[in-house]
Amino acid sequence: MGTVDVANKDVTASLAEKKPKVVFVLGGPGSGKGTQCANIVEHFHYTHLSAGDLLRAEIKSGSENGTMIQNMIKEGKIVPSEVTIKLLQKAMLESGNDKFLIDGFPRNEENRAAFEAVTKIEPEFVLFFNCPEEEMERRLLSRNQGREDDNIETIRKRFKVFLESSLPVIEYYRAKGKVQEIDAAKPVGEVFEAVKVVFTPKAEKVAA
Ligand SMILES: Nc1ncnc2c1ncn2[C@@H]1O[C@H](COP(=O)(O)OP(=O)(O)OP(=O)(O)O)[C@@H](O)[C@H]1O
Ligand SMILES: Nc1ccn([C@@H]2O[C@H](COP(=O)(O)O)[C@@H](O)[C@H]2O)c(=O)n1
Ligand SMILES: [Mg+2]
Repeated sequence: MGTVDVANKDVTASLAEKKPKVVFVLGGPGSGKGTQCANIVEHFHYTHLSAGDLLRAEIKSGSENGTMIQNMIKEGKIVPSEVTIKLLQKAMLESGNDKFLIDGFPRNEENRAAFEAVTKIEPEFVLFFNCPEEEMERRLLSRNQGREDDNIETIRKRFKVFLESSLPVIEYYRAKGKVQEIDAAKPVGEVFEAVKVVFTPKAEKVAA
């Protein structure tokens, strides 16, 4: 639709003016992305945008895309980039901040290329929470947040999508020297100690 496109051009232009600083937060399902993002927000004043949370909110809002998104999430599939990028752009503009943790995005090559083409934003770096599948499975099965995709059948599909579609994106950024990898199998506090090192400015590390 013409009006939607015009509106989105405005959003894209307004966002480009802000020159936002973006960190992509990636890792398998249940690796602890959301948990650690909450800690980073508290200590380093970023705004946390979880692509999955934005998609779940879109379902709840009764949007025309709601049923499609719900079906994709139930199957552990990746929603078309156009939908997710519009939600991310809107949330970034509305936040008033200029520093963002984008959690669970880009999830595949289509997400990555479309975000770059539409927003022209290159991430500062990619925070990759590396965790063995057995540990992620244990965490997801005891998360108890009522998520429709936290059942063993969907979890297995999500792991497959992570291996086949999301890991190549991490490797893409690794080849560009942009990946900060964290051992996410450790307890929450220990993982955050490693995360803090990544976010602490170099000058402060020398002084400490
Ligand atoms: N280091 C950890 N050790 C043990 N449990 C953890 C750890 N980090 C997170 N958890 C727990 O594991 C579950 C999944 O964590 P979280 O929601 O942060 O993962 P996620 O990567 O955002 O997952 P998803 O991709 O499904 O959104 C939560 O119940 C959380 O409390
Ligand atoms: N870029 C994305 C991110 C997520 N999804 C869908 O949402 C599901 C849940 O995501 P979480 O990050 O909260 O685990 C995910 O399995 C996808 O179905 C997406 O399509 N695109
Ligand atoms: Mg999450």
